[in-house]
Amino acid sequence: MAELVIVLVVVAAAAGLLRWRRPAWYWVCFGAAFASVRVLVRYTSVMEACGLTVPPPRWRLTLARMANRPFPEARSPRILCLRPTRTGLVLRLKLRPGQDAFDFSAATDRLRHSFGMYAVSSREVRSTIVELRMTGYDVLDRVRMPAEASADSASPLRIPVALREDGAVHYRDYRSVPHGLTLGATESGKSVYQRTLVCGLAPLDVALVGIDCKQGVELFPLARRFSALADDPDTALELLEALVSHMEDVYLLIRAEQRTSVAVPDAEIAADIWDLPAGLRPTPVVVLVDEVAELALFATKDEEKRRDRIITALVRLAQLGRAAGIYLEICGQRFGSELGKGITMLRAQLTGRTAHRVNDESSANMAFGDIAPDAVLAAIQISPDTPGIAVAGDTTGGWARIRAPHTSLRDAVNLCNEHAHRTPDLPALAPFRPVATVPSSASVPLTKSASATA
Ligand SMILES: Nc1ncnc2c1ncn2[C@@H]1O[C@H](COP(=O)(O)OP(=O)(O)OP(=O)(O)O)[C@@H](O)[C@H]1O
Repeated sequence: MAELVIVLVVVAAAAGLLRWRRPAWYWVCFGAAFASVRVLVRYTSVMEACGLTVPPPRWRLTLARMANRPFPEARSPRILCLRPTRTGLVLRLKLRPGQDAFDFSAATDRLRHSFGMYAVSSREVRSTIVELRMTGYDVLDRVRMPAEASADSASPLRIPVALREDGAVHYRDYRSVPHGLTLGATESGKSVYQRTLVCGLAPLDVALVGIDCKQGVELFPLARRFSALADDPDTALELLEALVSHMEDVYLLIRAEQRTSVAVPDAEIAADIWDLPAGLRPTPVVVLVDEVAELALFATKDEEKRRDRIITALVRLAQLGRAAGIYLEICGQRFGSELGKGITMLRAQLTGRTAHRVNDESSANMAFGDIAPDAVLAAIQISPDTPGIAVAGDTTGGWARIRAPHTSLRDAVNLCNEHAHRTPDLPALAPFRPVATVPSSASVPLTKSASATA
């Protein structure tokens, strides 16, 4: 009854307000307020219906029996906070004795139907506290990143790259997860994801290095923001070896600045580039590799030697690069042992895993088989009609469905051009710095020329 009254009041207010033109944010607030009231009104009955209540304590039952009063009702978890968000609500609950976080993750589907929300997900914040994130609509249908999602100064290499299905922003944080692997079949959205990453990195003080074996079609248009680019395996090998020697120079610098002495407090001993004074700190480098399998395939003996040197350089960068501020972002369709020796060793170093739609279970296993087996199923269930949807694993072994905003190549080119002045000059990589030239026309005619008599 109370719910009906509230609904009538809210609808009447909305009907009155409809006559005035209100900005979009007003209707977002209005929707969130409406959803909050609905959740609060239904809360106790939903918790009871979903089996998320606990019986009252014995002492209350005894008191009721002694006072000959009705027995107290089962108790729901206590609401600690209810926060409306742009996409729905966040409800923080304190568990009652005897409850655990799994009860809530198992009941998310029942909660979603009972509260009339599009999706509900749960996570344990800390012991006894569970957070339910509810979204009112399919946030991955048309991704719009919240305006406040931007790289923050406290964590300079943490960039917002996609939206999670619970409405939260998915960040790529190079300092906590230095190296990442992105897999996906053709047309699954890998390039758009990588482009979004470049757009997030472009305004930061970071050097971008690209290896794009698709003859440079993905990364060369963004060349003005790149400090080094390679578009074939031969150049890629030289570039990777130059990066390895740059890494060794950075280690020498860190070593020279360590000032290890018993008199120096621990905090002043530098162990990586972030411990160095800002004036001395080398620019961090993010290395983006598109279609990594192209670097690992070979047909002749010479190509095999080149392949081994490339994989060795990548493994060295993955093993030692973090402290020298070198981060790898590797993209491909498959990345398993069939690509030859060294690949699984390299994959083990790539902590951040993202899988777009894959064609078979073994491809999904390459991303998640060794860290989150249930994410494998989620990755193979992605529909071909929704390019860009991906499953992202996190450091805790958990995973989430995400989708990057649809960044067009034009938008990415404009953003890279706007931030071209930030492109650092790395002397070790100078020979690979792209020069802006107008490409000569392709030697193979791409269209059949019309005959003179046509
Ligand atoms: N996040 C997204 N939102 C909406 N559409 C997307 C998204 N990501 C990709 N797409 C669409 O899917 C199509 C394929 O995307 P993309 O080129 O990134 O795939 P890919 O995996 O790199 O394919 P390939 O390996 O063949 O290059 C694009 O035309 C794009 O319009």
